Amino acid sequence: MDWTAIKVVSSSEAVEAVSYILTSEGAVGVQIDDAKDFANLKPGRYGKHGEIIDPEKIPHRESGAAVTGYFPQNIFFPELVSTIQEKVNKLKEYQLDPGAGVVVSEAVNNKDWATVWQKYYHPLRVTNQLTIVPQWENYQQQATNEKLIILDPGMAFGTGTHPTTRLMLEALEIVVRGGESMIDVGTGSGVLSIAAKQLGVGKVEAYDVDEVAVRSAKKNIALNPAAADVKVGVNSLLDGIHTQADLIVANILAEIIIPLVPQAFENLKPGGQFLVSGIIKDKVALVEQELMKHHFVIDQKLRMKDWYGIIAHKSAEGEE
Ligand SMILES: C[S@@+](CC[C@H](N)C(=O)[O-])C[C@H]1O[C@@H](n2cnc3c(N)ncnc32)[C@H](O)[C@@H]1O
Repeated sequence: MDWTAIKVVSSSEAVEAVSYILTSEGAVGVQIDDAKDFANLKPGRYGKHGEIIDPEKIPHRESGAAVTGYFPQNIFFPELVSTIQEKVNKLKEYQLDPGAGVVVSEAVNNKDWATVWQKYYHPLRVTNQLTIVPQWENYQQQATNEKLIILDPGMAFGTGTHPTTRLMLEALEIVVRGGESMIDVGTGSGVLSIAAKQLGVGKVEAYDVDEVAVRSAKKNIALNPAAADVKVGVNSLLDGIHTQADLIVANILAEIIIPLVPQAFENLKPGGQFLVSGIIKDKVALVEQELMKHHFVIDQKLRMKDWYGIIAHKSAEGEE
């Protein structure tokens, strides 16, 4: 698992509020580097492990504080950074000094964080029927209608916990009646394909432009016998695909959904449903316009936190 760190350079008094902002946006751990903590160190006093402290040898901030949140890497980083920046800017409204208020992200490749991840990633009932179960947990079904998705997210996006994935899982639960054919565009960890099979979808083809994601999806599909017949391959969007499916699902950024819209129309049966997610508020209207331009009818809009999903269907002949 690759990690991304988002560091907020702020003030000592805002440390707790900034830590809260980072964890509420999905950080699985935060690290605080506060100049005040350093100022309180007394030379020669015993440290936590019985060592004598020489403050001069400890790297430290001269002023203010920085809080770093660690996040599993995902493609929504630009949105995450701007959401965190907005929330940091608003600290003033709560009479807290945001200090420099600078938000920066950097990639981290640290094996230790993979184990932290395992510590925080537990079985989670994400919808009425679907529960995501990390591969390393021994989980027993709690309700008769509960369906399990066993996942080892590895390097690919799709732990099932991100709001954009949860919106798609909700949307699948709303539309699936059983026996449909489906294409999963940008499958990541394969989570939506596995969920679809568990909900009763018949034939599923899953694609991702990233080979690492395709490997991860194959690995996860092998962990879920109900999804054994899902076909996974490397492909960009629906380039070169000519089929007639009942359902197409895609949890990708709005900018990538736009060129997918006409391809989805071409590859859906009349009345077939197109489920999309990964859309921030500012881009909802753009995606809706594109859908309507290509003769989709918008049936439902779903929202979770700052994210939106849309359920649309390909208009059948004669349909207004
Ligand atoms: C946000 S993740 C979604 C993963 C999973 N479907 C979920 O809902 O959790 C988006 C995925 O789309 C893939 N992707 C990005 N651009 C793509 C493209 N042009 N064609 C196919 N897949 C793409 C990424 O590699 C990534 O795995």
